[in-house]
Amino acid sequence: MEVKQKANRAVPGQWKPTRDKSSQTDSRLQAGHGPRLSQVNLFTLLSLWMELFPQENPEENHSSQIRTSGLVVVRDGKVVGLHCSGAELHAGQAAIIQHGPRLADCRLYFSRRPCSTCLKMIINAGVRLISFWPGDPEVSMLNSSPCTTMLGCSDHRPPCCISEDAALDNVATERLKSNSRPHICVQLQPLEPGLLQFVTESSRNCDFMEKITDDDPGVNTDELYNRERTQHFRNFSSHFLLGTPQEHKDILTHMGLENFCAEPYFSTLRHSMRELVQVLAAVAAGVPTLHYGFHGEQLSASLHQEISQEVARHCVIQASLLAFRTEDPKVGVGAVIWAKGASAGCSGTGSLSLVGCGFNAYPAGSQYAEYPQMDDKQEDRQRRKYRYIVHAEQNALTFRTRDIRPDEPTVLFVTKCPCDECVPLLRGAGITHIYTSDLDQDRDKGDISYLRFSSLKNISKFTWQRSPYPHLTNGCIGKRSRQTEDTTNHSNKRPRTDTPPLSAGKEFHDHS
Ligand SMILES: Nc1ccn([C@@H]2O[C@H](COP(=O)(O)OP(=O)(O)OP(=O)(O)O)[C@@H](O)[C@H]2O)c(=O)n1
Repeated sequence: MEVKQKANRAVPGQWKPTRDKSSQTDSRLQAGHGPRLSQVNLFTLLSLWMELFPQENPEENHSSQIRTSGLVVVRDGKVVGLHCSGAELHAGQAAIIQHGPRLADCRLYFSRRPCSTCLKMIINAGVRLISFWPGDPEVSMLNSSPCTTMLGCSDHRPPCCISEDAALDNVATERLKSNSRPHICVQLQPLEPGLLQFVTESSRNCDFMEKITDDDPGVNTDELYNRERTQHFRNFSSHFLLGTPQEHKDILTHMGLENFCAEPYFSTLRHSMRELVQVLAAVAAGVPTLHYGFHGEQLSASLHQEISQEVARHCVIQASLLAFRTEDPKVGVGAVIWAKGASAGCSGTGSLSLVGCGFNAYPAGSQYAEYPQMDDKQEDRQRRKYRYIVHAEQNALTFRTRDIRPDEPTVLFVTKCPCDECVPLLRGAGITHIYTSDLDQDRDKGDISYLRFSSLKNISKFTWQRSPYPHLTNGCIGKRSRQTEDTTNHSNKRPRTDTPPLSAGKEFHDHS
């Protein structure tokens, strides 16, 4: 489903399913394979997740009226930028600083409608498309003190008095949207049937969860997972969903999106938003905040102290989201590479800037059905997939957005242990740190093996382990996050069959 704004306005009846253009192969997955996230939904989810990037000093960020936002920059179907608001810069400004004229022809996915200050620069850069999540905008209408001028307010909606700044920003944004260069719209697509269930079950059985079961078979991981997912859903809903339908309609109307409020479009819109937030909660729950974290052999390794457990976990969940675009019929793997350097210092990611990201897939340009898809259980080795699938790390390196510099620590977050084919590539590329699962470590499956990782010497490795510091909250040393969660506590492999069905209606708070 894509809601587009023709001449800056949404028109009822434009809710129509759009064909998802694959980033790797030219055709959709065939019947019998797991459902996957559409490109648009992946970018939207990554933008929401970027909004929640852990902040060192969240209280420094902005006035109360400016809400932090996340941004994904996409060029030719590939993610080339992941940004969020920081103490000084909004996400849009951070993107302008990092990409400059390279933003031309890019597609931008925002977790909130950007403010006019960002919008004018982004339009000026010549971007092709600006999509935003249709909730409270960056200049918040929720945190506003009551309107003094009533500018932009319609008299029949007294509860939605917005501040003068928000009203002025709305007017400016509306005017800026008349610029003919970018297509400014709300892009949301309905989830493929069964995708939410698939994501939930795959995340519940991912390598990080399996490791916990392996360590202590007595732990009820289903219960742990469900508790985390419920907590996340509650937390994410308060960020991204608007409490009541009327409140949502009021805000959309103030944003000039009154046509979104007509039924049945409005209910469909809210349903799609809610489902995407559920997907985010399901994926995040697969890397629980229990007494586990990413730990190295030498706990004093300097970067370990600089990358908090929260940031590591956040980046691994990013990789987990990417894994749901896999083209492997059985297991999805995602990888994200960040560099740590002075260049990104002014944005909300601290000193991290994106190098590249990817998931395992057949070579770009392939027709999906033209290559073998079987795994090592297939006796005929010619029919096995391994010689054809490009690994998540390989895609992240190939489609990287910038060079890896020898003077900058460069950190790979990957949802499955790097295999023997990838280890020399990672070393050769200059990766200095790896955060991953060691579940497959030392396994040899013939066509794919994981023997080199354990003897890899010149790269610092941090694997998902029970925390050696269980007394520290989340195993995290002195960092605070925007996500204040009180939880007690991917491979996105095809799930076990004994997984209980989702009881979403019971567990999730219905905001619609
Ligand atoms: N670091 C890694 C490791 C693996 N892969 C990808 O993960 C898949 C592995 O497939 P398979 O061997 O079937 O998965 P396993 O989880 O090892 O299966 P099982 O545990 O059932 O043996 C392949 O697409 C491979 O390209 C990847 O992208 N990056």
